[in-house]
Amino acid sequence: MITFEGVSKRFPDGSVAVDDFSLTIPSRSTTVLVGSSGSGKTTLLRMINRMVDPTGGRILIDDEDVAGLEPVKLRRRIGYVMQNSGLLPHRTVIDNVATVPILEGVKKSVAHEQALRLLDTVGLDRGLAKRYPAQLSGGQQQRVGVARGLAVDPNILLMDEPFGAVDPLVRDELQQELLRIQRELSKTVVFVTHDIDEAFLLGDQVVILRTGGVIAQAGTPAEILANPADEFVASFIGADRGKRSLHVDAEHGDLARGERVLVDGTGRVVGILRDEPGIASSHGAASS
Ligand SMILES: Nc1ncnc2c1ncn2[C@@H]1O[C@H](COP(=O)(O)OP(=O)(O)OP(=O)(O)O)[C@@H](O)[C@H]1O
Repeated sequence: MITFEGVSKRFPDGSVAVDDFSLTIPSRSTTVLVGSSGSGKTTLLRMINRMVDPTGGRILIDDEDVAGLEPVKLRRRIGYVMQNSGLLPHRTVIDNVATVPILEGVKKSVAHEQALRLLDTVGLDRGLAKRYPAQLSGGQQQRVGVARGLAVDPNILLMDEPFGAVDPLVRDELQQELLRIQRELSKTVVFVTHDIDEAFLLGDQVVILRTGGVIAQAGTPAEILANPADEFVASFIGADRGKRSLHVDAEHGDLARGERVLVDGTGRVVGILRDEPGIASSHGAASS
C-alpha cells in the first residue's frame, strides 16, 4: 500500500505542482492518476520513488516513510516505465532488460534467461532480443520498457503515460497486454495518463486531478461514471460529449456477480466493471 499524507511539492522557482495531496493506493491493483497537462501527475508519481522529493507531507510504502529510504535502492526495487520507453540506445533489448538485475548482483546468464522470459510475458518474440531499440517499432519499444520495469520483480510498477506516443491500434493492444499482465502478476500499478478512456479501462481506482494535484474525484470507474462529483468531472469524463461518452450499460453483464459492462457512445463494449470489496473494480476487457 502506498499512502500520500498531506503531500505538497513547491519547486525552487516557486511553482506549486502539488498542494496538500492525500490518497491511499491499495496493493495489488491499478490506480490511475488522470488529469490535464500540468495537474501534477508526473510529480506525484516521481515522489513515490524519490525522483522528486516532496516539500511537505509524507509518502509511505507499507507504512514506511520513503524519505528514510536510500533513493537509488528504492528506485531499483520499484519498476518505472515512461512514455518514450527510456531504453538505452546502445544496448540490445536483452541487455536493456537485464541491466538492473545485473547491477543488483544477479549473474549475467541468469539475468539473461529471466529477461527472455520477460519478453514472453510482454508478448515479444525472443528473436528480437539482440536488436537495438532503434530497430524496433514504437509499440515494441514500449513492451521492452514494460519488461525492463518488471525485471527486478518489483511489487510496485510506476507507469508515466507509457502508451502516449504510439498509434491508437497499438495503444489498444498494449492496454490489453497490461490488463493481462496485471491479471497474472498483480502488481501495485500507479499509472499516469491524460486519457480518461484509458483510465477507466485500466484503473481499479481512478483519481481525477485538477491543477495543483487537487483531487476532483477518486473512485472505481463505475462509481465515477454513475455519480460524477461535479461539473468538472462530468465534463472531463465526457458525460456530456455524446458520441464517445462512456457509460455503464445496466442491461448487460452479470449483475449477480457485480459485473457491469462499460460501453462507449457507439455501443462498443470497452470493458467490464466488477465491483469487489474495498476499492476494487477489476475487469477483463472485451471488445465487440
Ligand atoms: N522541475 C520543475 N520546476 C518547476 N516547475 C515544475 C517542475 N516540474 C514540474 N513543474 C510544474 O509543476 C506542475 C505540474 O507538473 P507535472 O509534470 O507534474 O504535471 P503533469 O500533470 O504530469 O503534466 P503533463 O501531463 O503535461 O506531463 C506544472 O505546472 C509544471 O510546470
